[in-house]
Amino acid sequence: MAKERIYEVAKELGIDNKVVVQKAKDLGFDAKNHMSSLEDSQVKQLKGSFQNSAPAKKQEKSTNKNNKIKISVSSIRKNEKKTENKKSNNHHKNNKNTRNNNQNKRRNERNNQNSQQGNNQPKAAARDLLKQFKKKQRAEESTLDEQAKKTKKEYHEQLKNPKKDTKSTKQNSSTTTKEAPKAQKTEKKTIGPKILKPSPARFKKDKAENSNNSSNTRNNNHNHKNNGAKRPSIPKVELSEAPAPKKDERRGNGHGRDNGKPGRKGKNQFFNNHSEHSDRQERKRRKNKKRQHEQQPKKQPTKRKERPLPETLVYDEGMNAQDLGKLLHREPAEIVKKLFMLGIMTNQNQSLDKDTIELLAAEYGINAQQKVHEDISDIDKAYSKAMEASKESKNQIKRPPVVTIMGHVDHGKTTLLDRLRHTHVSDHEAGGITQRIGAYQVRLDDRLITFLDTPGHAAFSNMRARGAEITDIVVLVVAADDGVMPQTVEAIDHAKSANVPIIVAINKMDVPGANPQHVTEQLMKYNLIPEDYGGDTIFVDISAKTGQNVDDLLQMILLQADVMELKADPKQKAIGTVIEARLSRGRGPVADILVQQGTLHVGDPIVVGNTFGRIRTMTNDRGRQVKKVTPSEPVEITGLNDVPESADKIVVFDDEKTARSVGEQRAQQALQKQRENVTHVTLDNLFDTMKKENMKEVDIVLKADVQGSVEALQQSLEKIDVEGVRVNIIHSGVGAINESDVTLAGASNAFIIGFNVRPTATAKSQAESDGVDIRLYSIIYKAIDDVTAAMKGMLEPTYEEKVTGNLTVRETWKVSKVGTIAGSFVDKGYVTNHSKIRVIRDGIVKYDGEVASLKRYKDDAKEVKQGNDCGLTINGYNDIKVGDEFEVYEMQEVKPQ
Ligand SMILES: Nc1nc2c(ncn2[C@@H]2O[C@H](COP(=O)(O)OP(=O)(O)OP(=O)(O)O)[C@@H](O)[C@H]2O)c(=O)[nH]1
Repeated sequence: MAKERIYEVAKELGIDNKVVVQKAKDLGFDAKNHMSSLEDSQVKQLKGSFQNSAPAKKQEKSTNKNNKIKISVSSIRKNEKKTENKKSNNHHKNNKNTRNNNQNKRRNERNNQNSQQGNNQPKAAARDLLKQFKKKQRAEESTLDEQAKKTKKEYHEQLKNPKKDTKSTKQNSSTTTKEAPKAQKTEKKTIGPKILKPSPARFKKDKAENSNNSSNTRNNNHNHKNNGAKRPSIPKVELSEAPAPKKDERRGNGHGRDNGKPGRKGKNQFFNNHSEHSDRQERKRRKNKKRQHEQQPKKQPTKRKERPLPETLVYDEGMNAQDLGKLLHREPAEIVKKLFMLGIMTNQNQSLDKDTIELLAAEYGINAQQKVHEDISDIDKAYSKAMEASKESKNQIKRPPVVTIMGHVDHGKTTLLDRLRHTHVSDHEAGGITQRIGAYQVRLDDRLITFLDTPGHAAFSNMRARGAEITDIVVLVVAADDGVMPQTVEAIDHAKSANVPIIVAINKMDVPGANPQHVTEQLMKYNLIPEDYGGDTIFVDISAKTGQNVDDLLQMILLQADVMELKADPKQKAIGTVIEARLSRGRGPVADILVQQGTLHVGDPIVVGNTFGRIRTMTNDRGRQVKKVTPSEPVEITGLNDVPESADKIVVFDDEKTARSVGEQRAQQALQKQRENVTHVTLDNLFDTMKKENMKEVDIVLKADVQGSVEALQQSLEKIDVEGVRVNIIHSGVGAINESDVTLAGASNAFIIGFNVRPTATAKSQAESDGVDIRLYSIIYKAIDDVTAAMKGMLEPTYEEKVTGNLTVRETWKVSKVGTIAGSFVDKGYVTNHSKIRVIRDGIVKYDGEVASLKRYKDDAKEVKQGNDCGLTINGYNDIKVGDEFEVYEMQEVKPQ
């Protein structure tokens, strides 16, 4: 027997599945849902039951259907219904408000009930009525489909081209206006999704409205079950929403589904008649577009205005990609990427070494330069920097020349200086007291010349040796009656090596027998050629005693200064050099200085060598207190914390605090250096020390177990005489070597000999830190031999072999260019990368050499300890076999006992 399913029956009758299912249930059939199958007889019975009530059902179905599509296509339907069917007046009313709709539904239900009751109507009439309904319904549906397609198309177009869409919407709306003038009103009202926020007021209102309709709504349509506060806008969302502007679509955000966004529900309702495929495509396209849209503004802020690369990358070693990114005006990620491309794996925070940074700079095509960190305590650097800066300065003015007088002994240097001081200083400065401050200035025709008051090349060269090149011109004094002498030649050499021009003053012209011609000829041998002979050396014949031509000499000095264009910038911070320094009773440390650049003021915070201070007083060569000192001017200053050394540099700082910290730092450094330079005498360096320091005695502190041993040793040691150098026992005693012995030995540059005694723990550590040598003996003659040998420079250090580890070869690899790598296991002790090693095979030593390389896994290792594997190679030996044993040893120096 053929069976028919309920949905087929429903389809045949054109009635909703649910109604048919319900009817089947009412008729007592086993119908669970629309898929339930019915027997032929049941089908007939069911159809029969519907045929009687068909018109009513049709009406009901129609109403239902209208209700269903009302949400999305109501506006189109309005027009349709108006022109086609008077019945649709009910629907039209339905569309006006939900209440009317519900009233209609109720009415339809009543009709339905009535029609069900009126089963006695003729079947033919019912069939006619049914056909009529179907026809109308089809017509209605096709119109609706067309409208729906059209609207969907518009909507799609709008999505593709929102701008055009607005126009087309306008056009469409105008078309629609023509077709349905009333619909325009509705459209105007509902353009765009009407987002009704679930405000408390609206919530109340909706709730009130819904409470009125709730009972009917619940009965009529399950889809409206949730029509409450949350979905207030659903009845208002009409077909015209579909082409709503995209902007409003996005605004849905969160509430969208409920508030008019043409989201899932609206779309499903609207696109019910379209293929799922097109729906999916549509959704995908919209999603993509949305994503694109979202991505666009995000990209913008990440776009960085590319700034040009610097010409030179001035870097610090240890900078990371972030730091370099800032310097290069590039993203750190880009730096990391670039380095990655260069084969360097790093992250943004990892410190990079010099090579990597320079490689990166090269990759960017720019130069790299490591930043030079200025050591504020390096005043020599500050001094030379200031000196260089003055050369570039526009404030440069002429400065007096600084002159040193040199010459052989008794040729009249001091006499000349004295004459100048008295004739050209005191005479001009009435009442002025000439005082020795290491230098003084003389005046000639209102021009000043600074003379350094320490004549002779020794002082000149000592200053030079300490980096002080303050002399501009050397005046070489040669006695006309004596000629060129050894120290004259030395002076010439010193001046020439310093590249300082020489003016020759042939002195003692007043002495009968003076022969300046002879002197000139002698000097010409040393390349000092006077202008008369085609040279450029200035020669002046003077008499320091009588003052003859002394002014001429000064004139020549000024002329030479003019040629040299000696200039200085008095406006910069002052720098200078100490000429002499001393500790004055009552005034503290005093320094005679020469200002070389800038202007020095009273109160200036200064650092002088390893001392510091604030200038308290300044006294010039005439004994006058001055407030400021200009270039080439010598002055005596007070206010320093300590006595500086001659040739120390003077640098002015911005504040006293900095000056103090720099000065203290420098003093500390100097002390440290001094300590480092102190090398205590030991047996090992005894011979060298004796030679270097020209030692006449070797100082020893002697400690022994008993007095007898002390005396015996002392006598034996004191008898040692090596080339006139003798042993001097500065202290001897019985007992352990203690701290006092070490301190004494340290202070006296002595070493300690212990006979049958040991140093205490503290004495031992003190000796190690102070560098005091302790030698321990148990045989008297051994001690005597060692001291003698050391004094003769023959003491050989003794070494002893010490096995540090044993290894077994477990595997070998032959690698070209490297040789045989022995994969070994450290059985005992340890092996280092510089150990001596013996290859032992079957108890026979096969090779004795050194470890060439040591690795632990892939990394180089300095040491591998017992219980670990390692890989090693042996210098010059590759015949290593599995099972070989390695004996690793070191040669350790053994001190004589
Ligand atoms: N007749 C004469 N004697 C001079 C002249 N200059 C210096 N003397 C004398 O020469 C001697 C030495 O003079 P100093 O000025 O001490 O010579 P110096 O080069 O300074 O000697 P040292 O300081 O030892 O290097 C003194 O007795 C001076 O009086 C001069 O021009 N004429």
